[in-house]
Order: sequence, then C-alpha cells, then structure tokens
Amino acid sequence: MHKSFDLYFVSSNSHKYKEAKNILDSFGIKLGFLKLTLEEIQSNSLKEIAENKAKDAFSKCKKPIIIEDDGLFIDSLNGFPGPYSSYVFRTIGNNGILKLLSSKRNAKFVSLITYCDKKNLKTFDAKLDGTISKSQKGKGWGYDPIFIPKNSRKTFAEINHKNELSHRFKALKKFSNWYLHKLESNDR
Ligand SMILES: O=P(O)(O)OP(=O)(O)OP(=O)(O)OC[C@H]1O[C@@H](n2cnc3c(O)ncnc32)[C@H](O)[C@@H]1O
Repeated sequence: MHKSFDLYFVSSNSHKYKEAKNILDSFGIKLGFLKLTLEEIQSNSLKEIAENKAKDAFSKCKKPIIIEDDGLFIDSLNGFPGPYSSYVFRTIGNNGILKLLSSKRNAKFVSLITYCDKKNLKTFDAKLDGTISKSQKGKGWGYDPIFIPKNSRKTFAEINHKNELSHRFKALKKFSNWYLHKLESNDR
C-alpha cells in the first residue's frame, strides 16, 4: 500500500521533487509526490501561473499540496526566458541559450512555491542572482550546467551544496516557516 502524506508536491518534474523533498526533510516536513502535468496558463506573471497551477493540483489531488514554478531570467535578454523557461529548455535548450549571449551574462533564478488546501492559497517567492557560464559544465538537470550562482566559480551542476543555497531552498524556507507555524496554531 502507498504511504500517505500530509503534504504533496505536484509536478511533472521529478528532479524538482527530489530537491524539494531533501530540503523540506531538513526542516522536519515530509513530502509526498504526485507526478502530474498541470494546467499552465500563459502569462507574464509567475504568480498568476503558479496560483493557477496550485488550484489545478488541489482539484486533482484533494489534499494539501504545494507546486513550484520557476524561471531563469537573463538580464541582457530583458528577462528571457522567464515565464517561458520550461518551453525554451525543451526547444532550444542550454546550447541555444549560450548562442544568444555575448559578454553580459548576469541572470537570476526565481522560484515560486504555492501552497493550496481547502482554505488557503499562499505563494512564497525567492530569487538567486548569478551568471550564465560560457559553456555547459557538469552533469545536472535543466539549466544547472549553465547557471553559476553568485559568489561561486562553478555551475549548479558542479557543486554539491546546491540544496543549501538555491532559489528552491530560499522559497521553501519561507514556506516552511509559515507552514510549521500554521500546523502549530491548528494544534492549539
Ligand atoms: O510540472 P512542472 O512542475 O511545471 O515542471 P517544469 O519542469 O515544467 O517546471 P517549471 O515550469 O517550474 O520550470 C521551468 C524550467 O526551469 C528549469 N529549472 C527550474 N529549476 C531548476 C533548477 O534548480 N535547476 C535547473 N533548471 C531548473 C526546469 O528544467 C524547467 O525547464
């Protein structure tokens, strides 16, 4: 029989789940996984996309859930691929991005975690500044081989402490502060 959880991560991307699970484990929160492709509206607002995804996830799962919506924003491309990061990764990929860039390589990773249950819809966001490398380095998923976090010389794919500093870690830390407080006040 499947183990049941108080909180589920709903996503089509198991890399995101694995990282979120490790991070939340470190805050004492157990996280289940529901692998689903969610409705993703087209919008320039990550918050609107995330909240829409969360409502869709809750209506399918009927249990408290979180979803995550991310974007890689490259300064010299006016924030591209931003809300279109998933589509751009699937189409032109990391090599396509590298071909678009010249000397200015500043970028940021943004993560939005949205929690949804019967009563609450709440979003927590965080960003991590960095730069885009000149070539792909290290073995990692998504944009990890080309994203160098601030104060590092290595890409996300080359470092082993990504989960202690990533955009995902920062957004999940905000979420867990709120969530643990909510659980405590429900117990009172
Ligand atoms: O089903 P969902 O949860 O929506 O999964 P997704 O892979 O479509 O997820 P997003 O839209 O949130 O992600 C946008 C893109 O950014 C990439 N991405 C997000 N976080 C990343 C990370 O920590 N490292 C590397 N790439 C990342 C990811 O591969 C996607 O192509």
